[in-house]
Amino acid sequence: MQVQGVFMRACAAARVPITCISEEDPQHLLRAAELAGASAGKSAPHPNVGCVIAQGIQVVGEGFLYGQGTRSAEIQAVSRAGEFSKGATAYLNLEPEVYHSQAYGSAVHALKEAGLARVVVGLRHPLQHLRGRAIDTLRSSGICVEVGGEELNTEGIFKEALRACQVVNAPLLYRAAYKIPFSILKFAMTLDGKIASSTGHAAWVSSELSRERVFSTRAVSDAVIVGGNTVRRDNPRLTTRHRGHLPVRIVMSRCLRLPENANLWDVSIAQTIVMTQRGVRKDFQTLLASRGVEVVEFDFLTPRAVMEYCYHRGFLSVLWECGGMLSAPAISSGVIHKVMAFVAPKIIGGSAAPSPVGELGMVEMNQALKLSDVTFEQIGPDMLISGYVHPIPNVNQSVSPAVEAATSLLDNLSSSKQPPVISFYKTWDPYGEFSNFFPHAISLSDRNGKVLVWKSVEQYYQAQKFEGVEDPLAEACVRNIKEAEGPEEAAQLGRSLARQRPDLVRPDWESAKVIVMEKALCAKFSSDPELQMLLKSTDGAVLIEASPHDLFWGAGRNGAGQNNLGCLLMKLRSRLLSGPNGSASRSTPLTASLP
Ligand SMILES: NC(=O)C1=CN([C@@H]2O[C@H](COP(=O)(O)OP(=O)(O)OC[C@H]3O[C@@H](n4cnc5c(N)ncnc54)[C@H](OP(=O)(O)O)[C@@H]3O)[C@@H](O)[C@H]2O)C=CC1
Ligand SMILES: Nc1c(N[C@@H]2O[C@H](COP(=O)(O)O)[C@@H](O)[C@H]2O)[nH]c(=O)[nH]c1=O
Repeated sequence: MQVQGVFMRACAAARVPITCISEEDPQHLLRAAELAGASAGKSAPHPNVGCVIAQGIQVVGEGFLYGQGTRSAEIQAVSRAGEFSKGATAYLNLEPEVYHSQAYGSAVHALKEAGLARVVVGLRHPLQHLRGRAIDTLRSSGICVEVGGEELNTEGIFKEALRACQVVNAPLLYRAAYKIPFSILKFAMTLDGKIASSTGHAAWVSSELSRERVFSTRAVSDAVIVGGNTVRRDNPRLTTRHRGHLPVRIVMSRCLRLPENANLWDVSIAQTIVMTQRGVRKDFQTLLASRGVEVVEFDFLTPRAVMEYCYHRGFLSVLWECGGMLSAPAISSGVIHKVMAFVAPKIIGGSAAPSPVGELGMVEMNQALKLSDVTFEQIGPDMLISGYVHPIPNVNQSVSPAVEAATSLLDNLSSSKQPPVISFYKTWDPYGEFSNFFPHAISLSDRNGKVLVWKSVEQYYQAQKFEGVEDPLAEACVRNIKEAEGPEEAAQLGRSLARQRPDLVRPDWESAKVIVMEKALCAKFSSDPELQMLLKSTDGAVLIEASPHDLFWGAGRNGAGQNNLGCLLMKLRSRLLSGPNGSASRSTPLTASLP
């Protein structure tokens, strides 16, 4: 094993391709990408990650990332494989991150300790500060690491598997390259190219099975967009009809002549944002706001302006479910990356019946947009034709200046820190430890003095919304949030329960929430000397939670938010720094002085 390690290191240093490739490699890598797909919609905007551990053809362990801040795919796969990891190969669709989770450990450490002989990586990490770090660490510990586009030839037997690795994280790669979310235009049309009858009736063009597929596509999207006519004509719900992730519903309307009562104004099911022209129908804007619908005004309401806004709000992927009048400017302004066309074997006719794409100004057939990587799939009686309008950016070709530019753009997403400002948001970014989603367990006493362990600050915070309310349902809310798999699920549960059952939220929540957060942060930083050191090392810098949509805890878009999380962390930092000798130790009684 040691000799093998020396040999592998020498090969890696000399960049000598190591001929470990076996016939089953592409199959296992494909499976890792398939597993990663199970993360979609659950971990966003975290990359989707899957891991397979195999001894030859035999799979001995598998895992996928359940949500940001939960046990990594690699740790799950290694623990499932147990002793069978020794001498085995791990297949990863994406290079792991190098950070260490106090609750679960580090993916790279788990891979190193498992006694693996090889690691096959489909895609290098697209974030510049993480790119190559795990690969180098694994190689320097003697493990043979083969990477897509480098040791693994993209045109050979790995072509399909490497493609799958790209596709499963396409939203992240597009977002990086184009600075807008990945957008899919989806429509259902008859064989004669109509999306509705000449009266505008469209329920339904496609079959029930096809519509099921649409629901699951919504469930892995951050937002679904329609235009004003579609709201007026269809009164859509734009939900997933399933449990799980619900996208934000966006309506683009310039005139804002929308119905006073519409399914989309019921925000107890999912959030709705109406995007409109500045100053239009202020009375109607007030009515929407009173129903809990967010209204965002634009100087010029265009598909590109809306996508740039969604980018800054942190969205990774958007599903356009509009008609042809809106899809045409969306396509011509370059914001649509992929098309999903459901074709039903029906003919409706009608020269006035709408078609999926309006005027694009093209006059000759050779001007037509040609889709790439087209796939055809029969769904019930319909045919689903999908293809890309712009090819998926390839971050594996690290030598390409365009790709370097793309990856540094991606880094700028969340790590654009100009000293003395330190921005943090996602757990995998620099200073991600400051995020409430960081998987660091905290211990706090409940009302009866019983010490409870919470998996993260977020889990504790969300549960406190329902704490002390004498109702079995509120108690169940606390329990369910505590038992949630990870911070994302806890946040989703806490927010939706509070929206659906405001009567179960403790009456003093608005005034208590800052104290609750402060208590949780004290518990987090007092229990770990490394976290304390990290916080103290930021002395002199302004800490900002760069959440684009949280105007209370975060800085919001354009820094208009209150940044209360950043403020509490800075307050805690001052207390730590003013401790004995300016260095609070593990025993510093941080919580004792709390209100
Ligand atoms: N089969 C299918 O897949 C689908 C069918 N349909 C059907 O299509 C018909 C509606 O189609 P269509 O009117 O094209 O769709 P949309 O309502 O989806 O889009 C048009 C509307 O978008 C709004 N809009 C905002 N900004 C712009 C902009 N920059 N450029 C253009 N429009 C903008 C306007 O709303 P406002 O007027 O409020 O200002 C405009 O009327 C209905 O009959 C519906 O049933 C719709 C979706 C999918
Ligand atoms: N008519 C039509 C579609 N229309 C789209 O679906 C929306 C309705 O969504 P919901 O209210 O959630 O069922 C509608 O407003 C429009 O955007 N979609 C399809 O897959 N097939 C169809 O035949």
